[in-house]
Amino acid sequence: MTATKGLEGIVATTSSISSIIDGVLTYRGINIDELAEHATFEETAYLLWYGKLPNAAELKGLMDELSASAAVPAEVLEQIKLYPKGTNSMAALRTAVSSLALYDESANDMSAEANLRKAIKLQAQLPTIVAAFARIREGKEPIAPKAGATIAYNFLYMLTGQEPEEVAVKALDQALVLHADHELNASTFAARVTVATLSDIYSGVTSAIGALKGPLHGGANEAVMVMLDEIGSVDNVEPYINDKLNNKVKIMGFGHRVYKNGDPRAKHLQHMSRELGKLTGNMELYNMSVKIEELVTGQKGLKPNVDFYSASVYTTLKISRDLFTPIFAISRVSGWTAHILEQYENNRLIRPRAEYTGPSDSPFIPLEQR
Ligand SMILES: CC(=O)SCCNC(=O)CCNC(=O)[C@H](O)C(C)(C)COP(=O)(O)OP(=O)(O)OC[C@H]1O[C@@H](n2cnc3c(N)ncnc32)[C@H](O)[C@@H]1OP(=O)(O)O
Ligand SMILES: O=C([O-])CC(=O)C(=O)O
Repeated sequence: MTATKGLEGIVATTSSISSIIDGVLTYRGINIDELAEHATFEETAYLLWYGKLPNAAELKGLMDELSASAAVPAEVLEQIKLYPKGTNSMAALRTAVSSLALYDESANDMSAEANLRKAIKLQAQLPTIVAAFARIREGKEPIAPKAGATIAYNFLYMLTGQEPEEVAVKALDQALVLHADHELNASTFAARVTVATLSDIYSGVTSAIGALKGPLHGGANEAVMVMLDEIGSVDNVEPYINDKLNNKVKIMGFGHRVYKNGDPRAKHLQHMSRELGKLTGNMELYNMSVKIEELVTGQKGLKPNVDFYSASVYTTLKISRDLFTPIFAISRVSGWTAHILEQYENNRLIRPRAEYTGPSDSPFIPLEQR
């Protein structure tokens, strides 16, 4: 038995949800470029769950169900108020999502209908939780979701209590489409491993949030913004990046396990970053990001991934940097739950082997002789 480090290149499951073939990403066979241009996030989530794009009535049905499920139990909001000051936003989300299960009487109902209902409910509730956490930690009351509004609109509205600008809603909606699913990434794999024991959907999503939190995965978008803040201006980019590369420090938002010639989602986020920069009259973050890309791609051949330009996009939308990874989760919960439903449909316990590298024939030494 020989282990493959990081399971690189190992095909661990079949799936009909999203594919990456020759660097092209599709959701249910539809190219991500088409979806990014033409689909809303709600249409995309429908596509992931049901395997086809909704017609107008089906989309309305989903929007209604999302609206009806978006409120979070009062007990969960009360618990968020008790989280220690300075709680990490992804730790808060992980804990709150886990506690949602306590207030859902159907949490352990394993019927396909109940699990689909819970998938939609989780999708509806994650934005409410993230926005509530962001307000509560500033000493403000959470704002209830607006009935009939889209997830992108509602999230921005629940953060500030103000009507969000149309351009901001559109940008966030497109970012949500781009982050919705990505084959067998680490957090989706974590979700599938968890539910393959026939554990419940809340356990699967809680595992996934824990996996997304790390900076080698979803946490990289926040780490990119930390880097941009440290660099501060275009003039500082070159010395900063050269120093990191010379010291073999990874540049966050670059590289990918699967894409070696570039992440097809990055160009959309780069475009958005440029357009938002122009609209707000502040191109500094965009210009810094382009300079970083020139240097990292030039010197290491590494291309930006989905996390790189999302940092400047979200900052231009006035979202604080520690909410970037929770926003990723707000989108990816659609993909996680689609994969969880697919796993339940054709389940087998996921239990690989390990190549043992420890000592052999070790004697047992009694306690008094150690
Ligand atoms: C949504 C997402 O999850 S997208 C990924 C988000 N993560 C990041 O942006 C974090 C930065 N990037 C990385 O750490 C990596 O590129 C990963 C984890 C995404 C994928 O990498 P892996 O396939 O595991 O490659 P691995 O980490 O083994 O790197 C291979 C080589 O490239 C180098 N490398 C990879 N990424 C980077 C980077 N961002 N900056 C500098 N060097 C890098 C490594 O140092 C290593 O060099 P070496 O062979 O000289 O030791
Ligand atoms: O697929 C991966 O390894 C990481 C990624 O880009 C994602 O989850 O969107």
